[in-house]
Amino acid sequence: MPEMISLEEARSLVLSHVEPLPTETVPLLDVVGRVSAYALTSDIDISPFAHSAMDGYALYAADIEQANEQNPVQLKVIAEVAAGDWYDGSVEHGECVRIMTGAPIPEVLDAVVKYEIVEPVEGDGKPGSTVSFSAPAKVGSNIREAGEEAKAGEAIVEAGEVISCAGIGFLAGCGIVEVATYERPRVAIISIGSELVDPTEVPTGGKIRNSNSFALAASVQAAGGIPDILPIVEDSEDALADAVKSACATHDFVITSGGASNGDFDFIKPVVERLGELLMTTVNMRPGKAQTFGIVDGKPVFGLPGNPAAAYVGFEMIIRPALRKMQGYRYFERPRIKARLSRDVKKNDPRRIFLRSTLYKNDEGEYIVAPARNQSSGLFGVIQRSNCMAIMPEGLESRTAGSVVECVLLDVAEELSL
Ligand SMILES: Nc1nc2c(c(=O)[nH]1)N[C@H]1C(S)=C(S)[C@@H](COP(=O)(O)OP(=O)(O)OC[C@H]3O[C@@H](n4cnc5c(N)ncnc54)[C@H](O)[C@@H]3O)O[C@H]1N2
Ligand code: MOO
Repeated sequence: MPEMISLEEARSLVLSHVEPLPTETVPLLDVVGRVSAYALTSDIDISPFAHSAMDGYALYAADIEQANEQNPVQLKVIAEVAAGDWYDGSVEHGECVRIMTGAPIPEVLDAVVKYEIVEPVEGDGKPGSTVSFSAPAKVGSNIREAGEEAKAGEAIVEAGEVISCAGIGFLAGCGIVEVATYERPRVAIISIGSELVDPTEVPTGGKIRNSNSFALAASVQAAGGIPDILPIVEDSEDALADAVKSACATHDFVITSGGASNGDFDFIKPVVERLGELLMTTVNMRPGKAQTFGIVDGKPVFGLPGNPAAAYVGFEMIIRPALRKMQGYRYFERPRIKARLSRDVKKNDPRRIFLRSTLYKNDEGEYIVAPARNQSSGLFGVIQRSNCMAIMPEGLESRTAGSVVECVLLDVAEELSL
């Protein structure tokens, strides 16, 4: 096993050890944002019948072919058809049918003219009236054809497609009320450290609150998984081994944080080695060099570093893609944008550095990225106030203000509008 590997190697290694989970069938609303495991078909044509796109008059386009301002054409209104009605009477040339948006087009007619450009000559425009047209209409105008959106029996969604909110409506229209998708991974989260206490406690005497478990649980949830925060484990190799082993029996993925480095009380590496197969220990990135990965009892176990920002970035860049693969997603990259640095950035660590930063547009509409002043890997607050991570590639080349760098967009709310 090489000592230090690249982020790409780490990600491929972890992805090669996870597969999509078994499928489960869930009610329609529960599949939003998730992957359809199979192709889906509609039971009927959508829409099932040709219908009007406007409130107006359905007619034979040929009847008003010669109509113009000087020589308007008058037609007799013989019926009215509303959405939900079905008109199956006959219509002669010289006649038209008053029709509402969404109402089925009487079969023989081939155009609809909207109210606004039709003048009543006799009556109020309802059946029995005569109305006048002063322009021709194209065959098919304002008619939505049957089966325009979907044909009965044809695939409307491919296997592997992610269902959006609009997709939920599309499926509902096709009579699909439940969908087979991949199970959400159940993810155990174990924070390691004798210094840690629960957030409900006020820490004293060298203790700190366990914040990583909560950030990681939120990140698991945002990635579509089901987080399970397990009890804090003290810095003891045996206690950690017991916790990891039992988590592997009940979860699809196990994440630990802390104890990943080479200190006297850092036990995740020896524990994975003892219980299973240790596949990775160090990744060429900052924050988050100490990233442990291995397989225990057939389950992926990932040991994140204890420093909050290091745990967060390790999760974002390596674990999140794995959790997505387990749910059948095919794309794992967060969107990236190129932006100009707002200030000089000195590079005195050869690792690839992810600078927690704020991306914005200047008055000229160019993207500018402002790296936070404090890049300590002990801080969550800086990430709370960031909307991206600017990437400084491997090596020692410093960058000056104005140089272009690539930025990974984080899960940004509209408030941090780009
Ligand atoms: N001699 C060296 N020491 C360290 C190195 C190194 O290369 N040589 N690397 C440093 C870096 S960088 C990191 S990152 C950490 C990673 O080490 P660990 O994974 O063993 O992290 P811990 O020592 O357990 O904790 C580090 C830091 O984070 C706090 N922490 C831990 N867990 C939590 C939690 N659940 N919630 C909030 N904060 C947590 C912990 O108290 C420490 O302050 O190693 C460096 N050392
Ligand atoms: O691995 Mo550390 O992340 O640079 O704090």
